[in-house]
Amino acid sequence: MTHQQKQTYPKFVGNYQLGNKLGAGFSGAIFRAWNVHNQTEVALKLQPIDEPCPTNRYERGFYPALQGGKGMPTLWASGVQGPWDYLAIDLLGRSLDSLHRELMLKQDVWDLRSVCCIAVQVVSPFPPFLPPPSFPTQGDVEFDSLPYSNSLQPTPFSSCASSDVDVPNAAPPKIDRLRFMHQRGVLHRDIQLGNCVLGLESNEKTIYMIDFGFSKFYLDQRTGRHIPDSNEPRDFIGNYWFSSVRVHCRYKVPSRRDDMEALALMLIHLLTPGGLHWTRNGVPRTDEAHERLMREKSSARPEDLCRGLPPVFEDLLRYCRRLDFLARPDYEHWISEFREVADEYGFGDVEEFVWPSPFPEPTVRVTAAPKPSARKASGELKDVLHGLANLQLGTERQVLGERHNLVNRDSPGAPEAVANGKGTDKDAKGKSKAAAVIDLVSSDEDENAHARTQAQAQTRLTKAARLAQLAREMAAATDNAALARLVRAFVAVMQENRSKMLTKEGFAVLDALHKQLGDPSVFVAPLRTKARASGASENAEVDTSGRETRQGKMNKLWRLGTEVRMAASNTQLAGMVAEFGKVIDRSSGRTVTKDGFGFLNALAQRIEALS
Ligand SMILES: Nc1ncnc2c1ncn2[C@@H]1O[C@H](COP(=O)(O)OP(=O)(O)OP(=O)(O)O)[C@@H](O)[C@H]1O
Repeated sequence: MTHQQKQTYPKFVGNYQLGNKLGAGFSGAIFRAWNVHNQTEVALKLQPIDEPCPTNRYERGFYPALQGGKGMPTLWASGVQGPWDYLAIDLLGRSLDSLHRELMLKQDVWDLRSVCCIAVQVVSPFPPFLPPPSFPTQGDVEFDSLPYSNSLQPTPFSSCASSDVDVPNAAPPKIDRLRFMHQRGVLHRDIQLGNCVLGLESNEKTIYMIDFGFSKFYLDQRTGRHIPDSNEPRDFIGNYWFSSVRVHCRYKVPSRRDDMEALALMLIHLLTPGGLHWTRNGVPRTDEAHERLMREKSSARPEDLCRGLPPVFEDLLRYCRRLDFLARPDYEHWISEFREVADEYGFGDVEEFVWPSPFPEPTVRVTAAPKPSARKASGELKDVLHGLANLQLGTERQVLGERHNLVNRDSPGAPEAVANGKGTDKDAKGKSKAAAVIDLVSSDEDENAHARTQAQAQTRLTKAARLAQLAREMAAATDNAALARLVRAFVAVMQENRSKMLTKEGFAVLDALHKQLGDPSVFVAPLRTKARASGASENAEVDTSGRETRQGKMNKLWRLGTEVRMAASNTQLAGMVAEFGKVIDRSSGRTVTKDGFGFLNALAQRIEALS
């Protein structure tokens, strides 16, 4: 905000009487207001006309293109009166930023259901309601109406200069967000928690996008052509936390891929204790601080940012960074990925944003390396951590010949640049870097936050420690009867836990079993590899990113469950364990499903029968 502290705001603007202030932004303030004729409540965005950054004026230009999409606020009136430029838009509820700040007083990350829901709603799953246009497009640009055409929109807004025009709203058809905006030729360019706002009353489960002050038409309004890329450095427009590395740190021209990357970073932020590490020192106040922030942001590797999360987050981030400037993001694919993760974790339908969450417990969190202070953990916790860090899966007959293969995103020694600080976005102070030891607890420097998360870490540790123990016993087993018993114990541990995700400790159990069934005397490559995409072409049931499709996973697990009953030797069973491990590794969420448990139970029976 610039002038607002000095401003005295009017009591009436246009047809509206101003109420309390709802918020203030970069260059304006926003008030609850009532239409004096019909008492309809709106949010009134007010800005002095001489504001050097006249975002209201810019924003007004985008509303006509965005009217009618669910999750897009209706513009009821706009104009200039005296020294004020105003926009009257739908009155909305709390922003995700406000929910985030409140939630962080209680826990260190969001629950996975809510995050999947934000992903699904903000990316937008459904096609818009207007038919596709028949005017020229370039390449794979997709839009469904003239992006700038007011006349095609069922909008209550008429681009009046100074008089209000209030027209009844058309029923919003379907959920629309980024996809909708992009189809209308608009880039948001300022995706952040504060710009995702919940609706009120009957719309309380809908996330709205607000604040189009930084938006831009990326399609030429006359020809429908995509704006050109450029190598000329340009001023950065966006926000420090989530704007894409390309736009923020390399000064590139934003396109659709950058809105998607900002969304990906925002989602990862919600699942990271203390938030993305470059957000922890607050808004940079000096050029030096900004440079440092950019360095941290651009050097952060997706695998480090997403360690411990279902792979869809890392995949989405990588995908956005690989997309061409002109490319249309595959919104549908990512929607289905997030739906699938939600499904695999047992959340069911995530179309509606329910708050408070029906599954409030944090299900997953980024598991960064602990810093020295975090290593002051209680003796017991420390012992377990060290035990796991030094996990020896059979010292004489080493099961994992190349254990560093398993490091990748989960294990010791990987990230050299995980900066750990405290606090959330704007109130953080300290920051330090630490070498990775093992990623089982949050790296939050704040002891209180650590204590808060310890109970949750214990839950995970219980599963991790039990699986690690099983892997050791598996490596030491000397006959099939013992192996069968251990497979059943493995199933029990996995089923007891709410998260059915196969963690690195789970893969260690499979590795040990694979080794024992195959040939206990020779090296067997670990089942879990980082290069999941390498198997992509060998099977039509994996998608373009190398991920098992849901159907593919089901088919393979079902087939394995059938074939395992007919296996004639331990070697054949070893092959099936390897295949099982690969299917799980390549699936979204890496969860063991009902069919997976079916296979494991049948495997235990068969191992026993072959003894
Ligand atoms: N339609 C609305 N209904 C209720 N509150 C709103 C509405 N729009 C905005 N707000 C509140 O006002 C705050 C500022 O709004 P907005 O982001 O649109 O303003 P801005 O001046 O463009 O801000 P910024 O500097 O963040 O870009 C929001 O974070 C939100 O809390």
